[in-house]
Amino acid sequence: MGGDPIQVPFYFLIHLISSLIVVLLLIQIAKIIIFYNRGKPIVSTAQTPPGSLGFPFIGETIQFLSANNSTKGFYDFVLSRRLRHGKCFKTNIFGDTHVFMSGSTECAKAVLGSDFVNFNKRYLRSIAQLIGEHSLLLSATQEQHRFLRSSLGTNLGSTSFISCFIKQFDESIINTLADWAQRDTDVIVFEEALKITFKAMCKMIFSLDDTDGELVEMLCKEVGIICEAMLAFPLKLAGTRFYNGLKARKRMMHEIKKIINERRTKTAAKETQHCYQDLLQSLIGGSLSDDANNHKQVMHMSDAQIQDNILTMIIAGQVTTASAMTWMVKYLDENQDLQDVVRDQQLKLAPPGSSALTLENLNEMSLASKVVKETLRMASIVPWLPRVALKDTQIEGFVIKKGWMVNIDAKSIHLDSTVYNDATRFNPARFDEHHLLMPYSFLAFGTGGRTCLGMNLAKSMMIVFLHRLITTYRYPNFWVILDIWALMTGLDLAFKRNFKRTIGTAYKSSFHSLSDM
Ligand code: HEM
Repeated sequence: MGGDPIQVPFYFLIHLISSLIVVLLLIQIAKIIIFYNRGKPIVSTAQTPPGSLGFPFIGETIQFLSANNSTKGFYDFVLSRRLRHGKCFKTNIFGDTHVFMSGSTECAKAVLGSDFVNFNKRYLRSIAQLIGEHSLLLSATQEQHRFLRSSLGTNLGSTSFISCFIKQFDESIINTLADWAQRDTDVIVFEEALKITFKAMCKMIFSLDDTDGELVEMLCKEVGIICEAMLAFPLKLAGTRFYNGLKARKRMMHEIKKIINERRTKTAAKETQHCYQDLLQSLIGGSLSDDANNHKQVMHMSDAQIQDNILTMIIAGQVTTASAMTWMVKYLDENQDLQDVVRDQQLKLAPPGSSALTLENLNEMSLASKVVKETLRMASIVPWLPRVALKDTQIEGFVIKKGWMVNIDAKSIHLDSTVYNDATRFNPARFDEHHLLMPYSFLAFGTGGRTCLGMNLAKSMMIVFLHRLITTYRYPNFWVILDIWALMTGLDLAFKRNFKRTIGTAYKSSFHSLSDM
C-alpha cells in the first residue's frame, strides 16, 4: 500500500500541464478572434472574396502585365476573373492584395464615399516613384490633400481662366484641323489628339506655345517615356522601361525647375510685359488656404511640390483627354445619323467663320455635351478607381483587410444594363434626364473629394474639338477621301487600317492613364 507514494503528484502534474495547454490554446483562439474582428461589426457570414493570389511574391503580376501588353488591354485581366469568380474577387499584383468590385453602385458608394475615413487613394509603388511623392494623387492625409487641391484648383475652377483657355484651345484646334486637310499622309487620330492635348496642357500650365516648339516636343517625349514606364515591371536595371521612366522623370523635373526659376526671376523683376495667367503663376503666387487654426492665409507650395504636381497634371490630363477624343470620333463614325444631327445643331449655334468659341457658346451646346458624356460612359477611360483600406472592414458581406487595395470597377457600372438601359448602345439622349440617374452610376471623372480636377477643362476640350471637327469635315467622307487617296497611291486601305489601329491604341492607352496608378 505504501509502495507508490509518487503516483498522486505525477497524475496531478499531467493534469495540470494538459489543463494549462488547453487554457493557453483557448487564450490564443480568443486573441485571434478578437484581433480578426477588431474595429468592425461581427457578421458571422463574412468571408474573404474568392479569387487566386497566384504564386508567392509575384502573385498574378505576370498575367496582369501580359494582359496589358496584349491587344485586349489590361481590363481583360479584370473581365476574365470577374467571369470566373463573380462580381467581387481578389488577386495579387506587384505584391499587393487587390480586390475588384464590379457592377455595384452600392460598393462604389461604400468605398468612394468614405475617402480618408475607411479608404484612401493608393497607386502602385512604381507609379508613385514616377509621379513623385509630393503629388496630389499620393496625399496621405486629408489636410495635405486639401492644401494641394485648393492650390491647384483655384485657377482651374475660375470662369475667367476657363474662358481664356477655351479661346486659346479653339484657335489651336482650328489651325490643327486646317493642317489635316493639307496632309499627304494618313491622319492617325489618337496620335494627333495626344499632340493637341499636350500642347493645350503646356499652354495652360506654363504659357508655352508654338514659339517654344522644341521644348514642348522634348517635354512631350519625356512624358511619353514616363507613361510607358507606369505599368512596366518595376526593375531598376539600366535599359528596362521602368529605369528609363525614372531617368525621364529626372530630366523632366530638371526642365520644370528651370522654368520655375526663370519665372521667379521675371516675376521678381516685375517685367510688366510678362503678365502670365497660367497655372504656374498662380502656384508661385500661393493660394488662400486655412492654416492649422482655421485662419485664412496665403500658403505656398514648395518647389518640389510644384514640380511633382505639374507632372501630375500633365500625366492625368493628356492621355485621358486624347483617348476620350479618339473614342468620340469612333462613336460618331459608327452613328452617322446622329453625327448629322449634331452637325446641324453645331452649325446653327456657331457657324464656321463666326468668332472664337466662348464659354457661353459651349454652355449652349447641350447635344454636344451629351455626346461627350456618353463617350465617357461608353469608353470608361479610367476603368477602375483604386483605393487602399485604412482599416479592416466589410463590404457587401466580404471581409476587406487593412492594407488591401480595393478597386471600384467603374466600367462595369457604366455598362450595367440594370443601371443604364440598353447600356452598350451609344445614345447621348439617355442624359436628357440625367437627374434620374442613380447616385454613383456615372464615374467617368470619379466622385466626391477626389473628383477629377481637370473635369471642366477636359469637357471643354472635347466639345471644342467635336464642334470644329464636325463643322469642318464630314466624315466618313473625310476618311473616304483619304481612303480614295490611299487607293490611288496603291496603299490600299491604309487609312482604314490606321484608323483601327488608332482606336486599338486609344483603348489600351486609356488604361495607362490613372486607372491603376
Ligand atoms: C477626359 C479626360 C479625363 C478623364 C476621363 C479623367 C478622369 C479622372 C478620374 C476618374 C479621376 C478620379 C480618380 C479616382 O478617384 O481615383 C481623376 C482625377 C484627377 N484628374 Fe482627371 N480626367 C481627365 C482629364 C483631366 C485633366 C485635363 C486634368 C488636368 C488638367 C486632370 C487632372 C486630374 C487630377 C489632378 C486628379 C486627381 C484629383 C484628386 O485626387 O484630388 N484630369 N481624373
